[in-house]
Amino acid sequence: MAHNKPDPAGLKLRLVAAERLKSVLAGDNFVPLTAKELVDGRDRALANRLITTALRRQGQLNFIIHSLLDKGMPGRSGTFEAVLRLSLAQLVFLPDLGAHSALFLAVEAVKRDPKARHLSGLINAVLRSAQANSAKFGMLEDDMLIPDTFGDTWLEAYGEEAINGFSSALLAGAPLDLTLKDDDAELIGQLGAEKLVADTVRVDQRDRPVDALPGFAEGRWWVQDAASAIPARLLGAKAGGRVLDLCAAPGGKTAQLLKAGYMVTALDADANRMERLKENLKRLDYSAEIIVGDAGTFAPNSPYDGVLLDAPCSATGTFRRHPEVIWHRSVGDVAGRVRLQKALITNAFRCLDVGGVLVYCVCSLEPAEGEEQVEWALGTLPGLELWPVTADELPGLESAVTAKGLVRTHPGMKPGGNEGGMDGFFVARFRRR
Ligand SMILES: C[S@@+](CC[C@H](N)C(=O)[O-])C[C@H]1O[C@@H](n2cnc3c(N)ncnc32)[C@H](O)[C@@H]1O
Repeated sequence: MAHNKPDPAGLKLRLVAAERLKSVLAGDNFVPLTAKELVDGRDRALANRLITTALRRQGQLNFIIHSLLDKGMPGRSGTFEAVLRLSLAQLVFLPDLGAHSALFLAVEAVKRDPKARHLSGLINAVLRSAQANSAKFGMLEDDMLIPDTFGDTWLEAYGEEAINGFSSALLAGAPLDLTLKDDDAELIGQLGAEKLVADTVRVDQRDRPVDALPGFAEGRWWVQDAASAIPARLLGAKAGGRVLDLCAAPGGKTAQLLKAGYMVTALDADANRMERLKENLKRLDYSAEIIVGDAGTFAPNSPYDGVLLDAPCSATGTFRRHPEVIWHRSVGDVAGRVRLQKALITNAFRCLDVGGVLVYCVCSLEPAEGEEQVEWALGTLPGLELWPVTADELPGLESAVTAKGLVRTHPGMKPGGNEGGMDGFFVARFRRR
């Protein structure tokens, strides 16, 4: 029967949020809802808050769902699971939003989905039970936030204090970091930003679209996490030399290399991402040689003075912005990336001139993709030697430089003393003898 009553307030944003969360649970990357998907800015902010809370709290929500759904998650039930997770996130972890709307709108949302309609009684019962237990559920341990797949390796690699910082960073999410084309105090003021380290500034705004911020259209900065900006700064190749940026798209590091004055060849296998790189460089008024190709087989006519390899990886270091990665990735995924990285390091080395500099980096927290790759490369590629990074090269990030001269950042670290954290990154610098 068609119903002609207007939708209750707050329903539409929950329907849109449920569809987005459903796609992320099915394996997509989380991308915040935009104005195209939800025009009203307040609805959009609320929908994104519900989705990110459900994703960040996934470990605790898994436990809650397990304890409330005796028979497990019903199969083939449309948006049921997504609506349930969003509503539990609201009930237990966002008490300021009130419990009534969580219950009422969850039932309404499920009724609108032909595949989930028959479960409206179940969702009502489960959420009432969650409401009765919300104080208890609200006090679940934070160590549930990190899946076992990674928890043990990280504990061994970084220690307990750092891991506690990971949980806090996961819950807090990421501020917006920008790399400035020129140091301009007026622009920094207009952005409401603060200087963080080197040419990175931090803007503590999350809901305004990036392209609406001052200086975007004029190409005066690009978005780049403080950790992601480290590798290109360390290249130290011959001034004005030829540099190959392998796995370059969407071009954050390419832009840094161009800012530093190198002649850059940017290569990436993904043509669509390379279109984004081209748009980004155009906006910034930079130019580079652009190649769509495979970094594992690319053979240049003449070797380069510097190669930056930002290799594809598990991306576990980006969990503040992509909380889903730590739930999507398996140990097998990490092993697959490790194999690919070895092939790419080998070819990166082949593209390098004698005396040239190779910087290898990944946005991963897995030692297998970082520290262990260095051991492997030094033992496998004759003529490759480590060029250790020293703490004075990274003011404000000294604690990221290890005793061996490698760079390891993680989300519990405070760049320039800032509490907002940073992505997990690994960087190693080599030279070809
Ligand atoms: C971490 S992202 C690069 C980010 C980029 N360096 C930046 O700073 O904006 C990794 C990139 O590796 C690319 N990629 C994956 N496998 C590749 C391959 N075999 N050859 C070239 N690029 C590859 C992906 O398309 C992706 O753009």
